[in-house]
Amino acid sequence: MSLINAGRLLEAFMPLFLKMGIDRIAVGDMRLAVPALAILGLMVLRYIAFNLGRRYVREVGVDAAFDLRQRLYWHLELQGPRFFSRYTTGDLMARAINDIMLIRQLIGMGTRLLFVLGFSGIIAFIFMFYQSPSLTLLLLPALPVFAVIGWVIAKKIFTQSTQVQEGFSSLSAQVQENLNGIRTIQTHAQEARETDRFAASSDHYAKNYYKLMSLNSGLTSAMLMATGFTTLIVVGYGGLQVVEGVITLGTFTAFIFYLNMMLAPIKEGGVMVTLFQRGGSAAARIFEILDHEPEIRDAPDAAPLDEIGGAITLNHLSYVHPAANGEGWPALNDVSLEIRKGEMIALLGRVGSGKSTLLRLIVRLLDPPPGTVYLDGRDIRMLPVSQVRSEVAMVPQDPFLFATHIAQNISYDNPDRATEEVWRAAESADLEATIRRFPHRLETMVGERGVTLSGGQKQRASLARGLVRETPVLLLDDCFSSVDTETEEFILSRLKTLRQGRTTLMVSHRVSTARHADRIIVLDEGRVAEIGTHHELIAKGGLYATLERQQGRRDELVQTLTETTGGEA
Ligand SMILES: Nc1ncnc2c1ncn2[C@@H]1O[C@H](COP(=O)(O)OP(=O)(O)OP(=O)(O)O)[C@@H](O)[C@H]1O
Repeated sequence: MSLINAGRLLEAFMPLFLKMGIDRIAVGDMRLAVPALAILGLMVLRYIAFNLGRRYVREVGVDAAFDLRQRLYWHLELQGPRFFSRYTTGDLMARAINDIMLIRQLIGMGTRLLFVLGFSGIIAFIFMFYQSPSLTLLLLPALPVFAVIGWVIAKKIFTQSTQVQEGFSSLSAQVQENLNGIRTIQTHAQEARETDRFAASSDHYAKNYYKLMSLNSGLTSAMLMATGFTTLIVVGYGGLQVVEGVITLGTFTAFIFYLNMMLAPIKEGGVMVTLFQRGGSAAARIFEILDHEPEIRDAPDAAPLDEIGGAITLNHLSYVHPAANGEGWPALNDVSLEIRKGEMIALLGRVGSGKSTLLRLIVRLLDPPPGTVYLDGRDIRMLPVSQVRSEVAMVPQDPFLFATHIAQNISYDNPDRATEEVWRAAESADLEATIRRFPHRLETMVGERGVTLSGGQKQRASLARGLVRETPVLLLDDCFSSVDTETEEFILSRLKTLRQGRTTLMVSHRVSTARHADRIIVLDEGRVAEIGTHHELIAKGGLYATLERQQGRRDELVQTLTETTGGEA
């Protein structure tokens, strides 16, 4: 910045030599080499100072945007369910890209314009006063007029900028949602309706943007008119002073030069105000996110355990999802359980009975109330979140794959893991034969969200990712729903051997899965309805026994249909 200001200072000396030249010409003195060379030298120096200074200021803008982007990204990584139920992915992407770009422009261009033009305005004012105090004082009444016009329009620009940026966010959210749901849109033949819906949002955005640009041009024109009017008065009065011999022609020329220099920041007012107001509203949108404290974080007195065995205790655990804002039914209601280290537990229950919620609370993807979830006798809220998540692996209900190799997807937590371990996990998830058929085996790319794999293959890759970690606690959330019962039997028998001595909780809807567990917990409307072994629960004749009968009849029906249709059912 100081280099650019130095350039402005050099520029301010030019009119002095211009004045010297003109005054000499006026009296027939043709010794013009000194002023001409001085002006040339000053121009060269000014050019060098400006270029170096501008490059530096741009670098500052780019560096600041980089830092901000990194901070924002890290902050997003730490957020929990309340945050993600409030902000859409499209909105967050718009803030991360568009708003940070506006802040970069504000720093790189806006501050340069403000400080540099402001500085040159002050310098010009001093030089003008030195040349002609009376002409300079003539300008003073005009300054409040500039300020009032600028202030009124700037406020409107701020409000309009916020609307434009919010419009961009909702456009981005719409695109993101539509691309994610493209198969649903196409299978329902809704392409035209979605395109119309997008056109309406896009049109709304374009109108808001147009209004912002109109305000910007309005401000620029108002400033140009006001500065033009000021110049007219000065030129009129100054010209009169030249005619009357109060000032020389050289002084008058130099004065006009300084006047232009002083009015430059005002003429650039439209650009500057727009840059500042857009950058300001972008900064407000970014800081709104940065001010959102991550809801799941380490307690100040959290301390890690030396080793995690895998015993889990739930003590009167009740939970209402944050998106429900404390209203509605609790997803879990007064659940108390003791799960011993090394046990294999099956969680069974109807749709929406709270099975996934329970698993997510144990891995702290949701925050349980204090004193309700214990790992090896320690309240998990008193353990560092990173320890809980690295010792408790969870395979979610919806498998998610990254757009990279199969191997990197399976060994996601540790890219340097030995290939044999990856193969072993793939084999346990019954994925080994499938991978061997792929052209590049473990190095096969799976596309965005694993689009090149079938539903069952994705589910098994996600299972292998959980198994490969060999954690003391493994949570499987309905991971066998897309695999046939034969494959499921194979995986479960491998799982039993693999998880010997380690705790495993698996959610399922199928009695055929649950019967493999040491104990079965049946949830009903967020409460524990039954606990016991397969035989105990069948003998009890409760909900589990009913489910077993229903599923048994369904399996028999499928079997009969398969036989009568020759396997085409
Ligand atoms: N993010 C959320 N915000 C608000 N409510 C939620 C959220 N996730 C789940 N719920 C509600 O909590 C209850 C329990 O849901 P949960 O996903 O734990 O059930 P589930 O037994 O795993 O069901 P499923 O067998 O269909 O997977 C349901 O009533 C559900 O609507």
